[in-house]
Amino acid sequence: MEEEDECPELVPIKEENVGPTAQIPVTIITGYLGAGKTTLLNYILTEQHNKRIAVILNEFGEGSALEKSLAVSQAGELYEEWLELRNGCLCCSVKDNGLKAIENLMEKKGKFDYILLETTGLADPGAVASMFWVDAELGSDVYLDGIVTVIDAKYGMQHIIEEKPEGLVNEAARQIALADLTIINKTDLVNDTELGQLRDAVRSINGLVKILETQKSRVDLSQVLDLHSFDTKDGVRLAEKMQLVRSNHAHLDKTMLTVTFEVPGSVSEELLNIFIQNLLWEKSIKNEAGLPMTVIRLKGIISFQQKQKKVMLQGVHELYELDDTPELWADQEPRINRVIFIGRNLDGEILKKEFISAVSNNQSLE
Ligand SMILES: Nc1nc2c(ncn2[C@@H]2O[C@H](COP(=O)(O)OP(=O)(O)OP(=O)(O)O)[C@@H](O)[C@H]2O)c(=O)[nH]1
Ligand SMILES: [Zn+2]
Repeated sequence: MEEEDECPELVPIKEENVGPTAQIPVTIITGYLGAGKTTLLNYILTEQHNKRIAVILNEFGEGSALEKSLAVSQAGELYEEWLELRNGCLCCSVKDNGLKAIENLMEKKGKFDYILLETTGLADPGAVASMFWVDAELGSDVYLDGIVTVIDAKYGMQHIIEEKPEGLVNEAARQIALADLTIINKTDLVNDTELGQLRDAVRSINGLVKILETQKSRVDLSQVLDLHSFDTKDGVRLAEKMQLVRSNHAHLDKTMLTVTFEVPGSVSEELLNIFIQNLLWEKSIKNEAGLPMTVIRLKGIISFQQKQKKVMLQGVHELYELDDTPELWADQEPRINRVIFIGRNLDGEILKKEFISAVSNNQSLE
């Protein structure tokens, strides 16, 4: 696995004004090899629900050919067809063919209400997420609802702390870092102490993520589907959740973790964009050891100068967007920027200082 994904283009996303009602949610289901992703999909497909769900499985077949299975669950029936995909960069193959596959499927079977996409255990869900988040052609039909990471209760810890050779990413940790929801599965195989340790490890990587615990991936569907993790509708809840998040400090340079800060005042939109681009694209913000901070997930609520609405900041890898939420800053409400960064080589104190010096134009922040 290469550390850098070459596919995503470095452009901020401008969201078209399309009503979410018309769009089909996509939930990305990721997790390390054997964690219980397929078990989860099967469970969702067979559970009672009123949705017509399309499932896309991304698996490596024999040899290097990538195969994709498509199934539509409708009234208990399971349609399935296989699509052969070309070889090549996983992210590009999945991108081109994944979208085409969905279009084909919709043409053949008509529209459905929900798409579940299982990535291979070693895939970078960030690349897959980016394609749904960004795609202009399908943008009016599909939106990214959330990233769900299934974790093996017994072997998850081992995967998270595994040391990777220089330049390689720990995929298990990255999948947790990117997640909106984690499901710790196979709890039958561990005791309470082990489970608690794993929960703490997950929490220290991703301070925002919701954690469920299951056996055989049996979850309450309402906790998994329709999360709206990337919508501005989530803005109010996000602001509340962020207040509970605490910064972590790395034990090792490579540790994936969450840092957060609050900065009172209102910032310049232009300067904030430059700050984010320096951080995400130029990677010019470094920690004490001189290593570039690598952010793979970013969330925030921002107060812009001369703007009444609260603005939501979202980022996945190099992609980010700034969108107005429906919420206004109330007259008496103190204006505070709250940002959460998840990634590697992060230092919350340094990031905060860099943020303040970057976004305050000649006036003070207040
Ligand atoms: N003991 C136990 N086994 C489980 C549980 N959930 C799933 N399994 C088993 O774990 C194995 C892997 O489950 P899958 O759902 O195929 O895992 P996956 O993440 O889709 O695996 P890959 O696609 O190969 O990465 C299967 O044999 C499951 O029956 C659980 O809660 N407890
Ligand atoms: Zn599977």
